[in-house]
Amino acid sequence: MTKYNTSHLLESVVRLTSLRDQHSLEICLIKTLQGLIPASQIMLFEISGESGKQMLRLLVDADSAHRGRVPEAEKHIIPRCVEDDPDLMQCFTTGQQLVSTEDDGSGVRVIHPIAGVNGIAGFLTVRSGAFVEKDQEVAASFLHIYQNYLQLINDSEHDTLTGLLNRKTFDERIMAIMAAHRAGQRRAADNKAMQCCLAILDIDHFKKVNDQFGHLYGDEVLLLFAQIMSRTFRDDDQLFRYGGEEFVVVLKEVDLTTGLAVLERFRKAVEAYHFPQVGNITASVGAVTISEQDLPTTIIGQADQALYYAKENGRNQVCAYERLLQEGKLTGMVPSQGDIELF
Ligand SMILES: Nc1nc2c(ncn2[C@@H]2O[C@H](COP(=O)(O)OP(=O)(O)OP(=O)(O)O)[C@@H](O)[C@H]2O)c(=O)[nH]1
Repeated sequence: MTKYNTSHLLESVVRLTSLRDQHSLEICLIKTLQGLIPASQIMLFEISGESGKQMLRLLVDADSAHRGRVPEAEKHIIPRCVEDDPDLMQCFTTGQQLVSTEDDGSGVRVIHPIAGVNGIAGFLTVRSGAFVEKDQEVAASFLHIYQNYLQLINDSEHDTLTGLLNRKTFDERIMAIMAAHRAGQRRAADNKAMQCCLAILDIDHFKKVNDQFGHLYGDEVLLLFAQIMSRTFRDDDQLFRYGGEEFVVVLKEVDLTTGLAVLERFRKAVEAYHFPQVGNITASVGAVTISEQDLPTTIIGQADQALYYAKENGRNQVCAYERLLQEGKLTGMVPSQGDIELF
């Protein structure tokens, strides 16, 4: 039986909880377990519901020999959806840890369920020569620490009302988004393929909604507005609540023409939506393409100028900074920090 050293266990907890991003946490969890319990293979899966099926995504596979890579020979044994694997399916339905003997008699596979908001959200699977209860208790405990800590990180990154990423996360991520964009542009032969578009989306006359219907209805409008955003934009676009009734979207890999078409589709979706009690509202949008030499403050300043123009010239429209410059409707002067409404 494995002997556990208390200071080693505590060091592992400290290491795990010193990380801030999900993928590093996932890798650290698996590596920690590898160091603590004898296992021939440890895998972490996430479940995503697609086209009515519970699809599986392998987040991390770490068997010490292959340093996190799935060996070619083993790829065929990785199920694509939960129902492909009866044991995973049983664990999914019961929500209980499951131990099964390998078909070839080589050992056991222990499946630990990962609880999410709407049921089982993933699995940790541990393959080893034999079932050792104490080892699996350690695995389950570390899985709980990982889940609790991940929840804390998620809470601190998201806006409580709308569930979108919050302003703090925007400030932290915008530098990384722009650095990744710069690196991508340098790699891409055709720069257009790597263009990104940032837009500020602002509800028109939102103060009137609050004044006329009260803050509770105002809050509901914000929540439903965020849901329209989530439905309209792609999963890998990043959505933020930037301020009170101001939202930001970073559209990945689109040129300005495509970005404007997507934003126009969003504007129309808002215009057509019937908000309970409040009825119809509209939104104005200021957009800009992210170019290599720009600083985050410049990008936000330019999108804000386009938004300001949209507001001043009738609202309920999408305006792009570059187009306004070309048409001579903006001077290209970047407003000082004090002109940008910061939340
Ligand atoms: N209900 C609710 N209201 C908020 C929240 N955050 C900010 N607000 C309100 O949003 C309103 C924003 O008002 P303004 O900045 O004047 O903008 P507006 O009325 O939308 O006018 P335009 O943007 O010019 O079309 C203010 O009344 C804020 O109190 C929130 O979390 N919930």
